[in-house]
Amino acid sequence: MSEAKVVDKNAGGLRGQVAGQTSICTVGKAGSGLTYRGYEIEELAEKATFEEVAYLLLYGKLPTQAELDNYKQRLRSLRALPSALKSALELIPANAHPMDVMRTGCSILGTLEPEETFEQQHTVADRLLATFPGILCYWYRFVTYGQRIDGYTPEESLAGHFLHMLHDKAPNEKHKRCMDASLVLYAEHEFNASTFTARVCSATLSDFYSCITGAIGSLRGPLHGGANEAAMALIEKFHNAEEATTGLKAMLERKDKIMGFGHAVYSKYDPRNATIKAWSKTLSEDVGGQNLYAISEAVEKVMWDEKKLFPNLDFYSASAYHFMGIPTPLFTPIFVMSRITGWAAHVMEQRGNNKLIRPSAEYIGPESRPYVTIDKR
Ligand SMILES: CC(=O)SCCNC(=O)CCNC(=O)[C@H](O)C(C)(C)COP(=O)(O)OP(=O)(O)OC[C@H]1O[C@@H](n2cnc3c(N)ncnc32)[C@H](O)[C@@H]1OP(=O)(O)O
Ligand SMILES: O=C([O-])CC(=O)C(=O)O
Repeated sequence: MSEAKVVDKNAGGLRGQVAGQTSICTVGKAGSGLTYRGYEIEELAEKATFEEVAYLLLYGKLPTQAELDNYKQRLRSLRALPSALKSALELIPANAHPMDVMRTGCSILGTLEPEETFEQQHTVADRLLATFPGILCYWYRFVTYGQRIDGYTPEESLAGHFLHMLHDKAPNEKHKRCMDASLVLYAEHEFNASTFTARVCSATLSDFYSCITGAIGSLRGPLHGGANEAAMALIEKFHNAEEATTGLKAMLERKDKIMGFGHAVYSKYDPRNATIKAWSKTLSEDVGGQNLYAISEAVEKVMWDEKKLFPNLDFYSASAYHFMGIPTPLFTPIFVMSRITGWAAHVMEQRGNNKLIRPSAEYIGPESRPYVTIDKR
């Protein structure tokens, strides 16, 4: 079972310190690993769809069948991008990082459809959830193939809609189910760096888009969401499992950080890993990717044997996405498409019982001293 690490409060990074209250999620609580509004992640990943989980996070309860049908219909009706947003996306260079596209797309939508009052917060959250796949795919297909996609697909689920737009063809059932499970796993994780960013911004009573734009910026880094992309680059460095074992040991000797391993809260394992690892294995067999999967397992073994570090959600998400033919730079934006639900729930929770977040710093600079005029320096 996961349990919280014993932490030195002076070690930095606010590890283990309670920075607020939430009723959305528990992470690393002894005996229950990860729960969204009280439901275990393993059960949600197996039995719930992403739209159900989005509803759970945003509206506080699991939907009835009628509520879910309405919600899915509503999200479908919100998919189309405004033409001004499409024009702006066309101006973003082909060599821009796709996370910058997500950040910019979110920000531009905020200028076109601003949140005038907090009463619109659910509308804005649903709109961002419905449009993020289109924002990414519109830009990607424009800069890669010179195509202007209309963003319409007959796919009911957000997972299917994304894969269909990306590859310009109906995805197979397995890929839709894997993507759906991945979106469920990534949806929410308490006070992680990006969510905390969103809450700090929300606590100033700023608008919804600013909170989400800031969160995307925090997610982009390789110590957080960017690790799935970095993990893929690592796996692809090796030709086979033996080479991975030797190469990893050398990297650890050099004290390199291995992206996709370790966690700020979990100390023994990431409860989301088993689900995505199983998907990665299944998909590897479908596309003849067993060698790449074996390399991943070799990396995992060395990390555990040498450092007692375990794969976090990002590690096997990388190969699972790869086996679905998704280009590596698009990995972290998929995290955005999912985590928008958790971020939005936290922005709303913060607004519901707000206090400006403003901690203090321990001063370690020079003692008080007289000002020296410029001619005397
Ligand atoms: C979905 C997500 O966002 S999950 C997180 C994704 N991020 C990554 O995968 C990036 C790689 N991992 C890491 O950098 C870290 O494990 C973090 C940032 C996730 C958590 O870090 P923390 O709990 O703060 O641990 P910290 O960074 O202090 O590391 C503790 C020790 O373990 C080592 N360590 C931790 N993670 C790793 C790693 N991935 N590779 C190599 N060594 C590691 C550190 O070097 C440190 O060693 P030391 O005590 O000899 O200096
Ligand atoms: O909780 C964290 O620090 C990082 C993480 O796993 C997530 O955001 O999913």
